[in-house]
Amino acid sequence: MPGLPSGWVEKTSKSTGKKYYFNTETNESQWEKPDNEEFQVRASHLLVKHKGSRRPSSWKQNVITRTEEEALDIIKNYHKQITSGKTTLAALAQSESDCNSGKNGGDLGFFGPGQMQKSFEEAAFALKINEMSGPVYSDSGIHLILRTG
Ligand SMILES: O=C(N[C@H](Cc1nc2ccccc2[nH]1)C(=O)O)c1cc2ccccc2s1
Repeated sequence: MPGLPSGWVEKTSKSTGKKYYFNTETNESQWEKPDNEEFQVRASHLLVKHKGSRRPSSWKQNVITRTEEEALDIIKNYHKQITSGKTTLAALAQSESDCNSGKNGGDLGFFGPGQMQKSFEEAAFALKINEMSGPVYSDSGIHLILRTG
């Protein structure tokens, strides 16, 4: 079963017709899909929102009015500052990210498929550990993503 840890299978309850999960090795069963560490990544990100963002507001700016082009120019500048070694994604996220995760250096913790917006998830899962993405677009704005785990 894609995305299920080994030993787990998906079943349908005869009485309720609901899906549940059964571990053929331990005989345990549970309603929620078992988390699959190997299908999880840990990442930090730096977000620059723009006026078309899903929530064009952040701790930094009550109403975000920059255009998407302006946001891309800003993100490209941050990318250069990080790849040149002048600063780190964590440091820039702390002072510049339009996401509250910036307070924590942009760390989002571990996440698996289906937890983040699709474009963000696909970009994060395509990265090697310690690799940083280029500009990634989501409904929230434009991100730089650093995979950390
Ligand atoms: O969705 C969030 N914040 C949104 C911006 C945003 N949109 C995202 C889309 C994908 C990944 C992270 C993202 N952060 C907002 O403030 O409008 C999150 C904030 C935090 C804070 C701590 C840990 C996780 C998260 S996820």
